[in-house]
Amino acid sequence: MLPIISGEQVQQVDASYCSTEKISSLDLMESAAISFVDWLMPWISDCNKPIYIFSGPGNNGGDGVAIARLLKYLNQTVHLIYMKEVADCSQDFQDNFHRLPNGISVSKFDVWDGKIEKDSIIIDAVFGVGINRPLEGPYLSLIKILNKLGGLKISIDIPSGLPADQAAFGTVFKANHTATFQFPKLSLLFPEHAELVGELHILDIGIHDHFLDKFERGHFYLRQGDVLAFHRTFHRFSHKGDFGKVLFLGSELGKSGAINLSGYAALRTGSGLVHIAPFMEDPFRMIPIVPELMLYQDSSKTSLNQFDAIGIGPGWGMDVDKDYFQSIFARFKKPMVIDADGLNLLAKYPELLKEIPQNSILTPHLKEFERLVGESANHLERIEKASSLAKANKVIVILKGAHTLIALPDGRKIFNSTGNQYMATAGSGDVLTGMLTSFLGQGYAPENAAICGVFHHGLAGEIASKSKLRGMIASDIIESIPDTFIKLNVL
Ligand SMILES: NC(=O)C1=CN([C@@H]2O[C@H](COP(=O)(O)OP(=O)(O)OC[C@H]3O[C@@H](n4cnc5c(N)ncnc54)[C@H](OP(=O)(O)O)[C@@H]3O)[C@@H](O)[C@H]2O)[C@@H](O)CC1
Ligand SMILES: Nc1ncnc2c1ncn2[C@@H]1O[C@H](COP(=O)(O)OP(=O)(O)O)[C@@H](O)[C@H]1O
Ligand SMILES: [K+]
Repeated sequence: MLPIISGEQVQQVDASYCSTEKISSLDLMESAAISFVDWLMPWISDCNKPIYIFSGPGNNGGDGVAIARLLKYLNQTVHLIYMKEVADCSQDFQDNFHRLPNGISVSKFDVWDGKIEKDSIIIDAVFGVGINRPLEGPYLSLIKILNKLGGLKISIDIPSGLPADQAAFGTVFKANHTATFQFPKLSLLFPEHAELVGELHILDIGIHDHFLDKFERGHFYLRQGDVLAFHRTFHRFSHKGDFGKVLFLGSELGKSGAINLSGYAALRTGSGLVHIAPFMEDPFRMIPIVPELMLYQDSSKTSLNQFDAIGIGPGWGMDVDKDYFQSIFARFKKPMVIDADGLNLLAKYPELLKEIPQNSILTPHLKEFERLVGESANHLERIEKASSLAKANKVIVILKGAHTLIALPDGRKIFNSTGNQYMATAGSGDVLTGMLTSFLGQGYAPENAAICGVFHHGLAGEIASKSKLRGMIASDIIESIPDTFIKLNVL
C-alpha cells in the first residue's frame, strides 16, 4: 500500500532517491514537470488558452518554472509570474529559470500588470509542502486575487497555503484540480479541504514505493493494485457454505429498505445465504426486495451461532431495548459489523463498547462518529480519535466519507481512493454494511474484509455513477458490485 509521508519528510525521500538512483534533484524536478505536463495534455491539446503560472521561491515554484519551459516547447502561450528575486529562490528554481526559452512572458509579481485574459488556465506553483506559516504580504494578495477568478485552476502538489499534514490556517489557493506528486499529502484527504483541493490526481514521478516505505508512519493510501492481495479465492468445488451464511438485524417499521439493501448487497458480494431480521412485531410480513433473501425472527434467547457473520444497525431505530442489544454481543462472539443505529445505541450505552467482539467493524459517518466520541476541531483530530477508538476497543473503525478512513486496532490508518460524490445518497451506507458483512461471512480476516468492502463499495459507486450521475441510487451501487470483481479479475 502506498505510504502517506509527512510533508517534512519529502525532502529526505527526494535526497534518498536521488543518491540511490544517482540523479540530481534537478532531474527529479524535471520528472515531476514532465509528469505534470503529460497529465495536463487533455486540457491543452486542442485549444490554445493562455496559461498563467505563478511561481513561489521554493521548489514548488521551481516545478512551475520547469513546466513553463515544457509548455512553451508545446507551443502554448505561457505567462510566468514569479514572486521573489531569482537569486533568493531555491537552487533548482534558479537553474530552471536560466533555462527558460524565448517567447514566454516573464514578470516579477511586484511589477506585473495584473492582467489575466478570460478563459485562461491558472497554475498555482507558489508553495508546496514547504509552507511553514500563513500567507502574508504579496503572497496573500496574489492568492486573494486568484481566488476571485473563475476558470480552470490547478495546483501543483498542494494548493498554496495548505500545510501538508494539518488543517488549513489562513488563506489558501482554491483549486479545481490538484495534481500531487507520488503520494497524496494527508491534508488533501480532509473533507474540510474539499473546496481547496478540488479533484485530486496523483502523478507518478518515478520514485518506487519502497523508498517511501522507509519513511512510513502508519498512514496508507489504498489503490486498485493493492486490493487483489486481500481477497480470498474460491475454486470449482467451493459450496454454498464456503461463501457464508449472514444475517442483518435492523429495519424498524417504515425503514424496511435498510436491511433489504444490506442483504441484497451481501448477495451481490457473493454471500451464499442471506437472512434479514426486521425489527418489527411480525417480521415475516415484510416482503424482501429480492426472492433470494430469507426472513428471520430474532429474540434475545435465540442462538446466533449458525451465522458466519452478522451486520447490525441499518434502519433499526432507537427503540431497541438495551438488554436485547447487549444480548447480541453475548450470543455472537465472532467479529460483526455495527452501523447506523447500532452505533447510535453504542453512543447511548457506551459501557457496551467493551462487550463488542474483538475485530468487529464499526462504520460511522461523521455525525454518528461525533455521537460516539464527541466533536472534533478538524479532520486531523477525527483521524486520531478514530484510531484511538480502534486501538482502545480492538475494533476496526471505518470513518465514512470521501477518502473513507479504515482505522485498524494496531494503529495503521488506511485511506480509500475509490468513490465519488454521487454515492452521497440514501442507503449507500447500508450497501457498505452488506458488503463488509458478506466478506466477513466468506471467511475474510476482518482487516481484509474492511479493506475489500470499502474499496469495492467505492468502485461500485464509480461504475454505477458513469451512466446515472446525480440520479444514482443505492440499488444502482448494488447492481454494479459484480462489475467490480470483473474489473479486478477476482474470481
Ligand atoms: N518528491 C517530491 O515530492 C518532489 C517535490 N518537488 C516539489 O518541491 C516542493 C517542495 O519544495 P520546498 O521544500 O522548496 O517547499 P516550497 O513549498 O516550494 O517552498 C517553501 C519555501 O518558501 C518559504 N516559505 C514557507 N512558507 C512561507 C510563507 N507563508 N510565506 C513566505 N515564504 C514561505 C520557505 O522558506 P523560509 O522563508 O521559511 O526560509 C521555503 O523555503 C514540493 O511541494 C514539490 O512541488 C519536486 O520538485 C520534485 C519532487
Ligand atoms: N463524496 C463522496 N466520495 C466518496 N464516497 C462517498 C462520498 N459521499 C458519500 N460516500 C460514501 O457513501 C456512503 C454513505 O454512507 P451513509 O452516510 O451511512 O449513508 P446512508 O446512511 O444513507 O446509508 C459511505 O460509504 C461514504 O463513504
Ligand atoms: K502549489
